[in-house]
Amino acid sequence: MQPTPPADADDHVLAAWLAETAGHRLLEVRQEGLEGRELKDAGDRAAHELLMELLERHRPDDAVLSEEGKDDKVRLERDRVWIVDPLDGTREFSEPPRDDWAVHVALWERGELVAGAVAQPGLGQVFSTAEPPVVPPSTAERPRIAVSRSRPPAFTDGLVAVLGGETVAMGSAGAKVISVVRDLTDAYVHAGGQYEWDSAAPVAVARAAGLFTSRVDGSPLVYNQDDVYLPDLVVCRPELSERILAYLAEHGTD
Ligand SMILES: Nc1ncnc2c1ncn2[C@@H]1O[C@H](COP(=O)(O)O)[C@@H](OP(=O)(O)O)[C@H]1O
Ligand SMILES: [Mg+2]
Repeated sequence: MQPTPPADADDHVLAAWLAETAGHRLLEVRQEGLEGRELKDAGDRAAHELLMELLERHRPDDAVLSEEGKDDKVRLERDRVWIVDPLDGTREFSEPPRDDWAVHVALWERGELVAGAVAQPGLGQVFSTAEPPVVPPSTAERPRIAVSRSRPPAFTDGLVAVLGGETVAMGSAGAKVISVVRDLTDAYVHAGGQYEWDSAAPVAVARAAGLFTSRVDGSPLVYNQDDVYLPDLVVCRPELSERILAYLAEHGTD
């Protein structure tokens, strides 16, 4: 772990370094002997404070939207906004040795996600737009759909039945998107609630890796909005998008 980013770090490399550095901090917090709510709170706080300090030092002119910070609406007037989830999958973080939790760091610039990194410290891996991951050909005969471990949406049962597939439950939006990148699953479909920080960095990485991303109605995922509630998404192998969106258009997600 480098104590400072590479001298010539561009936004992609900086995003990856920030996610990795916060991930190391979270692994330290996990060793402090805390449990349950205390461990969750300590992790959220430590990763948030570190990311805020490092962004202030390395990108002082940019705005930041963090799950754990106050939403400073000055971001709506800025060209560049970092959208971070210091600890996504807080529940799973508090259940060692689970590794389905992540650090999300994305950069939004003038309407688009332009860089992103998802660290999975429990795996010792960082997935980022600095070196976009290559998605291997699917090893599944039946499509595997990643769903929330703690609140799996009811509509996915019908979807997997139509696709002839199966659900794979795990924590963290980042870990689920990355499970598609890693060929552990073929799609992640979610509805019913989420915020911009839950999906911004994973979606940036997924797009760089050539995956399909959209809202469940097929419209684009849009970031740095006044209201940061962004309750649903589809991330999948491109060849599955038509069938998934057609099912959702016909049956909805209620
Ligand atoms: N219905 C809902 N409303 C608000 N946030 C939700 C949600 N369902 C999932 N999320 C958020 O999305 C992330 C992944 O959830 P899950 O593991 O259930 O798939 C979690 O982020 P955090 O861990 O950062 O809070 C969780 O809070
Ligand atoms: Mg989150």
